[in-house]
Amino acid sequence: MDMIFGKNKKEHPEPLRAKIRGELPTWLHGTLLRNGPGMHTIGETTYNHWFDGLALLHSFTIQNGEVHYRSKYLRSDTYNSNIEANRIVISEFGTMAYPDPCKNIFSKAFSYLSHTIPDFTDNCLINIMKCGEDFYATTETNYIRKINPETLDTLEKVDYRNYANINVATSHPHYDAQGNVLNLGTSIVDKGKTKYLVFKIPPTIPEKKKKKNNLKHLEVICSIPSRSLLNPSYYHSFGITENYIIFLEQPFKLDILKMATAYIRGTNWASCLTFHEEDKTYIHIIDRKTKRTLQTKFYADPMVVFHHVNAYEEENHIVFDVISYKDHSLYQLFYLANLNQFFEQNSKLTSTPTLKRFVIPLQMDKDAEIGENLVKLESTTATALKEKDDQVYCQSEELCEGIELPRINYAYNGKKYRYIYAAEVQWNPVPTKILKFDILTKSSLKWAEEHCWLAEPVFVPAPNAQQEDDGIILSVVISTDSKKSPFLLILDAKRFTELARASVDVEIHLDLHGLFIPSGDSPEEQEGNVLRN
Ligand SMILES: CC1=C(/C=C/C(C)=C/C=C/C(C)=C/C=O)C(C)(C)CCC1
Ligand SMILES: [Fe+2]
Repeated sequence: MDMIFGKNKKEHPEPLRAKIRGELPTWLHGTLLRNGPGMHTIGETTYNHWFDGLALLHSFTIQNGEVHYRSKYLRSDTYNSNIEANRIVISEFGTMAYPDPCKNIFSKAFSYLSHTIPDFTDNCLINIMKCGEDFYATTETNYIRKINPETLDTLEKVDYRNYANINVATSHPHYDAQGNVLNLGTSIVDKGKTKYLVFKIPPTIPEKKKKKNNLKHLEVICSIPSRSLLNPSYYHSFGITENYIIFLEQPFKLDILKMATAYIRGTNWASCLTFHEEDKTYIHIIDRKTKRTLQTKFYADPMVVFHHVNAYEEENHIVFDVISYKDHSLYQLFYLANLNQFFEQNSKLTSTPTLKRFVIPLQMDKDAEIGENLVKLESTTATALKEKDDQVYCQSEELCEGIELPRINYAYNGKKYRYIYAAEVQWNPVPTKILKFDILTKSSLKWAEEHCWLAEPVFVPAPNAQQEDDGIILSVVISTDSKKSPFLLILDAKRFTELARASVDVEIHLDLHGLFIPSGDSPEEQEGNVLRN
């Protein structure tokens, strides 16, 4: 177990040809590009948390019936400084790092002071973002790193703060039909205010030739004041429909005072996140046309959500699905000290991930009585109860339990949809199965194999797809049996059965998120190629 999570992985920057078993779909051309932590020990020092690991990019390129694998560490400033010092010198989510211990008392004091407003890490280990023609490795700080999606080389370091006052941002952006990136960030105590900013980055820019990046044209489309100046919500993703953006201001919060003093107190950033179980979850609905939040104050019980699955509009309601927890034990669980051979016994989640559907009524009857359920959709048991002072209390419908790392056919993002592809996890985050969940019938199809751990399943639509599940699923599979090689698994998305696997004889790390970059041979195919996120 500790071998899978904590062991340093070698990079394989030169393409390695994979051994194929089965039949690859003839139309499948492109690159599955993914990101995740690959190195947890530098010299004599080891990170505390799995999310701290140095970003290791990897890809499977499928072209002309062949599959090639490669991997490369992101040469972030963090990576370079750590390798040069041969120890951890930059703080991460679960590990606070200190400067050269030999330095004198004055430089130590100076370092403490300069950490009051910390410069966060650029170890972008969580996801990949497509921005026009460019690709970025992302994390949740103010930094993103441009990468070459083919060679996996590291390019410019981009600081969101040069374009808007954004101190933290999600690594789960959305993309609209025009290819704009939509994302959400927090501006912390800027001119006496803390606010959440929804921003947009266009796919094309006029001065492309001048080597400017698209972020120069970043536009803040909405600003939502935080309920608390020093305790803004932590969030990992958000939802969009055709006309609205859904943001959950959840009672899992960043404590800014704790953050400002964390370095001097010798604690990590993770300990500055607190779950306020007595608080509510506020549901902000932003109208994408007016760029304003709806007046009605929608709220729900306290919960912790990392992943939004999808959202859509139906008969004057917004339906949104999230994977929700009763507490934040998920982040607690990924401390490497817990991820050892006693993992199954000693690291149980105190709440299981639950797929919940919330429904927001958009048109409210003015004469509705206090206590009336404003949800008029037949298809759900989710409710929204009218309360006094323009408040509406939303209660969810539980769709299923025990799933994480959800993906959908992205062509259905923001639209009514039926299928979710995800990893099955119950009381601990060991992804030994992936599944296809049918929301309509509440049934699921599963894929598993002995000794196998499966990464987040990515859906790739077939050309001229008619139905939502016309396509394939890609998942990187690693094995707990050292005699068995890791492989790229290709499933038929409809039946959830194996079409092919492409094995490589090298160690592969357990990753987090990524995307598929389609590449057509002919210009006609190119034209039809949109992002499959
Ligand atoms: C460094 C750093 C952060 C990093 C958070 C990370 C790295 C979160 C990773 C989450 C994952 C991988 C979730 C999976 O579901 C914060 C808290 C945003 C702010 C303070 C500095
Ligand atoms: Fe995530």
